[in-house]
Amino acid sequence: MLQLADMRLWRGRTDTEDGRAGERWHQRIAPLQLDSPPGVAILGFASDEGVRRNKGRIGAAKGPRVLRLAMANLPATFDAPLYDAGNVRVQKDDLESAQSLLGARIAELLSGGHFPLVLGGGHEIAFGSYLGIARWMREQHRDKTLGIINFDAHLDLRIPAPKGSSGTPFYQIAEQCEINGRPFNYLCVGAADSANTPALYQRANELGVRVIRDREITAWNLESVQERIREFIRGVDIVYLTVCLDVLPAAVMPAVSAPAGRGVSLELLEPLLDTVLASKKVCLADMAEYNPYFDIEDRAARTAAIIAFLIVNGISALPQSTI
Ligand SMILES: N=CN[C@@H](CCC(=O)O)C(=O)O
Ligand SMILES: [Mn+2]
Ligand SMILES: [Mn+2]
Repeated sequence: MLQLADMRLWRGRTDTEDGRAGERWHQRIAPLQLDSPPGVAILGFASDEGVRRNKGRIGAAKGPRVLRLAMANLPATFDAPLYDAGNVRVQKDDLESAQSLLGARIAELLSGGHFPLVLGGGHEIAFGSYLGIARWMREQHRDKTLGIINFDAHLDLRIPAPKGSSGTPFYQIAEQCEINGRPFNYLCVGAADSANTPALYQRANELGVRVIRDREITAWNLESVQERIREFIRGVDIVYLTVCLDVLPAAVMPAVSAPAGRGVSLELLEPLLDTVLASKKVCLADMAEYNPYFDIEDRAARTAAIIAFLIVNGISALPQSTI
């Protein structure tokens, strides 16, 4: 079901003496209306069902609410309008209907010229995000190709058994690509050998997935990792960016279902995200798996907010010229 934006979540410090340059997100954000001019549209996907089906630790359905609270106090460093588009909520265990509703809502936002920033929920959000992008591309960008960049400790290429979960989204997307005769261009950045079985790596190989492992992402190797990301982006027209927050080390991101023992540090994740955003090809970004039940004094929520800050500044500073 669709839930209207709860604007009470957007509260924080105000520094009126500093004028517009002292404003924060909670002062700029407005509920999205049908005729709102293009801007950044924050949409929540309140879902525990994918993680539950994937035998994980549930609680991510509360993510959209707590992430908004953490983002409210971010400085408003951009001119693009900022909107809250409300939430899509999973009812009972009907994940499939919610994913298809999420897709419909995202297609509407993209058609309205908005940049959707979608907040999970488990990583089953990715299948809904993809459905929306695919619908929008069918309607308006038929001749363009899509590339998916997933920052994640996990490949998320499990086979639905029998239903989709937070561990299956990119396999489900590959199936859709196959059905629709579209290429499946998927780059996973940060995959941990200790968190993915040989079966998953073999599936990645069969599907032509490009993988940059967590161990390859070091300060002295940063430029070469950035070049591999740029090379992937050169081969596609439009990029869907998805950040599974468990790509970060468990020490800074314990608030997920499956924390990463090693992870990719924020210092390295930031320039990699900058590289993706600098392509000007990103049409949508989502953040998955934040689970406030495992947070400590909202620390991980603050880290997630930094990633949202980086994404919104990255896209709103750059015209989406290639789309
Ligand atoms: N979203 C992905 N989740 C991981 C969970 C792994 C785990 O629970 O240990 C996966 O399916 O691989
Ligand atoms: Mn993950
Ligand atoms: Mn994931």
